[in-house]
Amino acid sequence: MTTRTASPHPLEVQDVTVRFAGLTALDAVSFTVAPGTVHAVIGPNGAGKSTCFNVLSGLHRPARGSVRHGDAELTRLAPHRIAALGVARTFQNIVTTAGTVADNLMLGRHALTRAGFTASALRLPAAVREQREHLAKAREIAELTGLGAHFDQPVALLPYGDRKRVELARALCLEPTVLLLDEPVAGMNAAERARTAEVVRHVRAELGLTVLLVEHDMGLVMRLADEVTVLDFGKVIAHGTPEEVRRDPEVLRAYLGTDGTGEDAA
Ligand SMILES: Nc1ncnc2c1ncn2[C@@H]1O[C@H](COP(=O)(O)OP(=O)(O)OP(=O)(O)O)[C@@H](O)[C@H]1O
Repeated sequence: MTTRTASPHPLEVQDVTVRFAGLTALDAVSFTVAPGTVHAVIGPNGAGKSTCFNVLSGLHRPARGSVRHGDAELTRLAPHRIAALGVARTFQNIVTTAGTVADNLMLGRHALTRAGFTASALRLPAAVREQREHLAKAREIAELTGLGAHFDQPVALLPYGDRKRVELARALCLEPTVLLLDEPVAGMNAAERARTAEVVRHVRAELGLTVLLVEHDMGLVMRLADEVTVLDFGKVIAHGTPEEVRRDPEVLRAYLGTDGTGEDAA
C-alpha cells in the first residue's frame, strides 16, 4: 500500500495571471509555500482567493505563469493528476453527507487503491487484505482529526463542525504532502473554529504536511499561519508573518478603507 512521507519541495506560484472575459482576476501573482509550513492567502471579497485556490487544484488554467511542486508543473495537469501527486484539496461547501464517516474516508482512499474492480468484487484475498489496510488507515485518520468516535456514524447526523472535518479527513486519506484548505472554518461557531484550528495544527505536526489555506476568518489565520499572502483586486499587496501583514498600511487600506490613521483612504 502507498504511504507518502512529507515533501521536501516548496509549492512555487510564479507570475500567475487569470482572466475572465475582460476581468483580470489574478494579475502576475507569485508566492512560495515553504515545505512543512501553513501559508494563508487572504484578501477582501473579490480579491482573487478562490481563483488562486482553483489554479492550485487544477480547476482553472492560468493564461500565464506556473505552479511548481518539485518536478511537477501543476498548471498543465488535470485535478485528479494533481491529487495523485499528493496535492489534496477540500471543498468550501460540504460535499459529504451520504454514508458513514468510514464510507466517506474510504472514498478518499480510492485513488490509492491498487486492486481492480473485478478483484474487489470477487473478494480475492489480496483485494480483501488491501481493503482491510485502507480501513485501518481511514480509522487512523479519523482518530487524528477527532472523528474516531464517529467512525461508523452517518455523516448527516453529525454536528456541522464535525461534518466539515469529515471533508478535511477525506482529503487527508489521500495521504497528501500538500493540503489545500478552502475556508476550513466557514460557517462554524467559535468552539468549532478553535477545534478545527487545533486539528489542522495537529495534523500538520504529525504528518509534516505543507498547508495552504484560503480563509476569511482572521482569527484562524493569525493563530495558524506561519506566513500570509494578501491579495487585493487580483494583485499581491503584502507578504509576511501574520503580525507583519496585520500592521501593513496597504492591508489596512484594502480591508478597512483606511491607512490605519483613522483617515479614510482616497
Ligand atoms: N468564473 C468566473 N467568471 C467571471 N468572473 C469570475 C469568475 N470567477 C471569479 N470571477 C471574478 O474574479 C474576481 C475574483 O474572484 P474570486 O472568487 O477569486 O475572489 P475571492 O477573493 O475568492 O472572493 P470571495 O472572498 O468573495 O470569495 C471577482 O471579481 C469575481 O467576480
